[in-house]
This record gives sequence, C-alpha cells and structure tokens, in this order.
Amino acid sequence: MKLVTSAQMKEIELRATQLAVPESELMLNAGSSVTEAIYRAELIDRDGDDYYQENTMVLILAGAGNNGGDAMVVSNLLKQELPDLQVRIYFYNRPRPKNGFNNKLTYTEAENQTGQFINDENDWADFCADLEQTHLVVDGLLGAGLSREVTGKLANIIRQINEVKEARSFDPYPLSVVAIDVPSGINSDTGQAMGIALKADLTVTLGMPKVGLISYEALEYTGVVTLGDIGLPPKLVDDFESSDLPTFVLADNIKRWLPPRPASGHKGTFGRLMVISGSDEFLGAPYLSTVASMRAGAGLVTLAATRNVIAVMAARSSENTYLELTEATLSSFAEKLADYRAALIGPGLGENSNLLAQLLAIDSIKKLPLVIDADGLNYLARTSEWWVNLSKGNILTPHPAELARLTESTIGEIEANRLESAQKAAQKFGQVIVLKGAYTVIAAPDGRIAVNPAANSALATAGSGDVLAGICGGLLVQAARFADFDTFKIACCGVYLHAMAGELAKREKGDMGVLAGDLLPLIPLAVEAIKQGESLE
Ligand SMILES: NC(=O)C1=CN([C@@H]2O[C@H](COP(=O)(O)OP(=O)(O)OC[C@H]3O[C@@H](n4cnc5c(N)ncnc54)[C@H](OP(=O)(O)O)[C@@H]3O)[C@@H](O)[C@H]2O)[C@@H](O)CC1
Ligand SMILES: [K+]
Repeated sequence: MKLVTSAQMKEIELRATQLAVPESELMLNAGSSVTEAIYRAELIDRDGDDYYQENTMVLILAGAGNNGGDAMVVSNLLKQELPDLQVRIYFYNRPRPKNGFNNKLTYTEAENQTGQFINDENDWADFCADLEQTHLVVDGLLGAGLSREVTGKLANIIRQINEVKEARSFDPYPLSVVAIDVPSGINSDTGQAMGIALKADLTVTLGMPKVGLISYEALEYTGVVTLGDIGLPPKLVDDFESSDLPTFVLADNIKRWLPPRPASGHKGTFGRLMVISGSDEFLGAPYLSTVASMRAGAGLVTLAATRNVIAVMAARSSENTYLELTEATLSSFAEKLADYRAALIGPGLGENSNLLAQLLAIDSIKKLPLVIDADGLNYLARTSEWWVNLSKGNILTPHPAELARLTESTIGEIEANRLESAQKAAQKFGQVIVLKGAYTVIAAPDGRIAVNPAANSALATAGSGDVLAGICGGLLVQAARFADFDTFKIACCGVYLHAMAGELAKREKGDMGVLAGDLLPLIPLAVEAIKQGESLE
C-alpha cells in the first residue's frame, strides 16, 4: 500500500465519494478502526468488569474538522460498548457542519452540549482536573487538515497533555494517548511538529498511511503507528499501486512474496548458501548470520572463515558446514562455490581488503546473487567506483553510517532524507539497498521504494544487523532457484521477518535488553505469525 500526502489522501477520499461511498460511512469506519486499535493495544480492556469500567476515564478531544468527527465516533462506540466507562468530551472549537465533508456527528454532539467547550478559565480548570483522572486521551484535535503553526489555546491543550503524560510516565496508571490519523500538530507530509505536537503512544493512520509519519522527526510523537481501515473501495487503492510513491510493506505482500516451501522439497531445493563472515575480533557475527540464514529456511549453509573462527563456531552450531577461507585457500574455495546458489559476505569480517578484493573478483562469486553487509560494505566504500565491477541486483544492507560512507555524504544528510538517499543509491549502484533503522527503507535500482512498517527499539542492539543479513541470505538462496526471482521483494521479506521476530521478542522481553541471539528461534515463528494473519502495520 502506498504512503500518501494529505493532498493525495483528500483526492482518494473524493474519488471514494464519487464511487458512491458516503463520507459519513468513511468516518464511521474510521472511528470503528480507531476503537478496535485501542482494544488491540490494550489501552482499554474490552472485557474489564464493572469496577474497571467505573474507574476508567477516557477523554475525547475533538477539533473543528473531520478528525474531530472521527473522535466523536470513537466516543459513541466506547459508550455503547462499555456503558459504565467514564467518557468525557472536550471541544477545542465549534465544529463546522460543512467543513470538508460530513462531520454532523461532531456538530450534533456539540449542539447537544454533551461535551464541553474549552473557552474560559472555568472550562480550562475542568479540563485540567479531568486530565489528572484520565487513563486514555483520544486525540481528534487536528488531523491531516493541519494548515499552520499551532499556537494559543490549542497549543496550551497539547502542552498540558504532554506534561501530564510525562509526569505520570512511571505511575501504575500512566496516561495513554491515541492519535487519530496523525498526532495533533504533526505535519502529515513532512513529519515536522508545527510549533508543538501531541505525544502519542499509538497513532492510527486512516485509509492509507501518511508519509510524514515515517520520518525521524515524527517518531518522537507517533508511538506505534498502525493502519486503520476506512473502507476505501479496493479499486481506488489498487489504482495507486502503480504510482511511483513509496510503498508501505504489508503482511499480505510478505505472504505472497516469501519463497514457496513445496512439500516435495529437499535441502537442494531450498539451496546452498555460502556465508563469508567472522574474524578474530568478531566471533559472534558468523554465528548470528549463519544460524539466521538457516532459521530463514536455507537448505544448506556453509560458513567460510579462518580456522580460528571455525573452531569457535563449530562448538556452537552443528547444522551448518565449514570451509576454510584465507587468501591461501582462495582457489579451491572458488571451485567449491560452483555448488552454491547465493552468498552472504561481510558480517564481522574486519578490515580485510586484500581478501575481499580477490574474493569479489572470482568469477564464480560474480555469478551468484549476494547479500553484502557490514565490513563488506566498508570495503566497497574504500574502493573507487566499486559499482562498475560488482554484478548488479545484489542486496546491500547498510545502516545510515555505512550508506553515508558509500555515498560520500553525512549521516545527518542520510537521516534527513532516508527515502531519497536509499533510492538514489539504489539507482546509482544498480543494487537493492536496505537502509536500516526505524522504518527500514528498501530501494530497488528500477526506482521501486518500500518502507517497513515498524520502529522497534528492541532491535537496536549489537548483532541485530547480522541476523537481518542472515535472514536475507536465507531467503535469497531459496528464491534464486527461480530464474525470475525479484531481489527487491526478497529484501522486503527479509526486513519484515526480522521486524516480526523483533516484535515477538518485544512481547516476550520488552524493548530493553533483547539480544540479537533471542531473535534466532523466533524467525520461524515470525513466518508462522504472518501466515496466521498477524501483521506489523
Ligand atoms: N477525508 C476523508 O475522507 C476522511 C477523513 N477523515 C479524517 O478527517 C481528517 C481530515 O479532516 P479535515 O480536512 O476536516 O481536517 P482536520 O485535520 O480535522 O482539521 C481541520 C480543522 O483544523 C483547523 N486548523 C488547521 N490547522 C490549525 C492550527 N494550526 N491551529 C488551529 N486550527 C487549525 C482548520 O481550520 P481552518 O484552517 O479551516 O481555519 C479546520 O477547522 C483526517 O485526518 C481524518 O482524521 C476520516 O474521517 C476518514 C475519511
Ligand atoms: K489527531
């Protein structure tokens, strides 16, 4: 599914109404999706008993636009389903019945005065007192219609919520915030806070994901970003699929793109992968990348390394085979490579320019699809015009510092323009670029660009990249038995599986202290979770 700007979203919504989907229906669906997301994230316990309900307070904040209309739908659904829940509504401004399209719900509620306007000092005191008692704020102040800096009364409301949330962050009953579509104050195109913005735990982006939400500026505000269905006709969404906008990778894509596992398959079917990894300094990387590739389904994996690395690895991993690789053994290594279908080069290799130069010049390696990571990338960055001699269409998995080295730019420049940086590099080098980080970007030489729908700090740990490289290698070797395999889709699958394993690890252990090794047994479970209908988006 494509990532869109607010203008593109408006256009799609307009087309939906032309296809006879009433605006009010979109809004009802929007509110219902947000409510479901609240339950799913356990911000409210749908099955809570009477005592729980009576003691739980939800504050609905509605602005004058359709974002406020969505909030009113949430309010109505919560009241219907959990009648004892304390639901209070505050209006920041008088809703306009003809603003954009139909937000009659907001208007009617406002006219009926079932909520309270924040006008004078008394209203403000009521709002602040209620906020102290509140467990969940539903933010419908401003959505994609944000048109200027946030100032005055609205800025005060947002600041007050942020402060109370911060003050109660370690309370047994913290204040949670769910943002409808975008956190109020965040520009949905750029991700920048327009003066001030609300800090949410969960953002339910509606219809199609807004491109600003995946920028690093927005990360501080969005919390977890999830997609809310508003019932757009599938044809409309499909029409957009052929555009060159960035794609948000969905679990449905991954299900279709994962290499098939025929029951009649044997280890040869799923392919032999050569992993070239490890050095005296980095003894963990070969373990993590080799085992990850096997956990991702490679038929047979050989670790090519020095004797020392092999001795350490053999004590830890019995399923893969080993091959000694030094400059002295290169020619026999090159011969053996003929039996392999793909190779992974780089994790923990250290600065080994001579070996890498000779390795990449070997004919049998030039014929293989490659994953190049870590020290493999650093070697390329030290080599002038390396992309001229490297075969095309391999997977390169740089983090921002590695991409900065490869492109002779700075980390700041990469981080400020993650999509563009990855896309330009992919086109210039003729390689699939996986730019790691929150919302990992995957770019293909033909211009396709995708964003993984997850920002999980549990994955920000040493060795996590080795696991990702291993997963990509394991998938690549399975896919490469088909002449027309699509490296870009394989890279998307690798990133998504890694992120799903990270999500499972976070559920088990939280986001602090997950080890890269914890991910390994979770890789097959991540595949299963996706097949069973779980998703990151
Ligand atoms: N379209 C659809 O199909 C669907 C849309 N949906 C929902 O609609 C949302 C978009 O709705 P929207 O266009 O009504 O804009 P919204 O964000 O509610 O705010 C506009 C109001 O805010 C005001 N305002 C702006 N900036 C301001 C500022 N800095 N400080 C103060 N005020 C400011 C602005 O005032 P004005 O600029 O007109 O003076 C106007 O009154 C979208 O995010 C999604 O939640 C869903 O229901 C599903 C279907
Ligand atoms: K909002």
